[in-house]
Amino acid sequence: MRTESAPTRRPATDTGGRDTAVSVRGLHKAYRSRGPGGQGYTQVAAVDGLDLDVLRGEIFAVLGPNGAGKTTTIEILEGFRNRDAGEVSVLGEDPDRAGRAWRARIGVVQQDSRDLGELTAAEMVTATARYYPDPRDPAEVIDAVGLTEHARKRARALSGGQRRRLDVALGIVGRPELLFLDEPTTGFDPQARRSFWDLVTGLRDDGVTILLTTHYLEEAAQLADRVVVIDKGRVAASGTPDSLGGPDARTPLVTWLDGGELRSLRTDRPTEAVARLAHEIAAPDGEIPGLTVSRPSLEDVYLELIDAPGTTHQSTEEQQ
Ligand SMILES: Nc1ncnc2c1ncn2[C@@H]1O[C@H](COP(=O)(O)OP(=O)(O)OP(=O)(O)O)[C@@H](O)[C@H]1O
Repeated sequence: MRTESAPTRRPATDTGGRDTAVSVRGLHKAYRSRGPGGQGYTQVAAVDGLDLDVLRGEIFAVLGPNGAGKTTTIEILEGFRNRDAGEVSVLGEDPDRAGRAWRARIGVVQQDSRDLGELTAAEMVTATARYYPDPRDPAEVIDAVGLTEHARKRARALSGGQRRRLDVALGIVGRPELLFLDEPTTGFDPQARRSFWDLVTGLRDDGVTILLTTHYLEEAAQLADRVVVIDKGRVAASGTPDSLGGPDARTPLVTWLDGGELRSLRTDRPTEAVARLAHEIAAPDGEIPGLTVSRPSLEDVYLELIDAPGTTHQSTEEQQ
């Protein structure tokens, strides 16, 4: 009775003829890793033949378990890390060779906050704005990230979530065409996360292309026009948040207990299924034991796509 959706392995390179902000073909990056028992070194692939395209003006989310290769990929696109092989174009240039003019067109919010020193939040945003040819108004940026109240605090004295907002302010003050957000809302309270989502969709509506990594599947579902799931350095699936995992992945799921055993059924006709169960196995009080009817969320689909949740690669030596 049960219908399963098979994980899809479609390329993340279907642009429908639209302009691309980022194009990646056959990307490879390996790190040196100590061999078994600490003997010698081997190369361990962090990114293992990745293809993807990010369209101009879209929010594109990169999902995947810890160690999947997301940050390595993003840092290669940002020009902060060398690749071993593959073609990469970001705003029409190869990040390995691009210069200052190119860097001024991108905004970066990395996973780790920068060293915040002695400056106040406002001073940091103002100082950063000076590096760009056409920056946004620092006060307006501070306001947009919800830091006005804390603008005169030393950056070091901000809370974790407030520092993350400052990171975002520093990433957008240069008026980037393309904004990289690597796990931007880690440590945000739910209200701050929602106002951050408004900020990001507002940037997209102004024409900014946004490449986002996140472990919050709800964030990807809310924000992203398209998502890619990376697993073990490769694309496991890609598409719009609603289409990820193939046409059957979001089919409603009916679960119930039959003689204490959990049973489930994927069906487009859940009412009919429940009526049949009510007829066949309902208890004397008319209830179907343990009955639930749900539509799989992006998180459910994601967890089915990933071989084993929490999979990590072998630990490796620190390298550039
Ligand atoms: N500088 C480095 N030196 C050596 N190995 C590294 C380095 N950076 C990452 N790795 C390894 O490469 C693999 C991919 O790491 P990466 O940080 O790209 O994953 P990720 O998907 O961003 O993970 P997370 O969700 O935990 O941030 C992991 O096995 C990691 O240990």
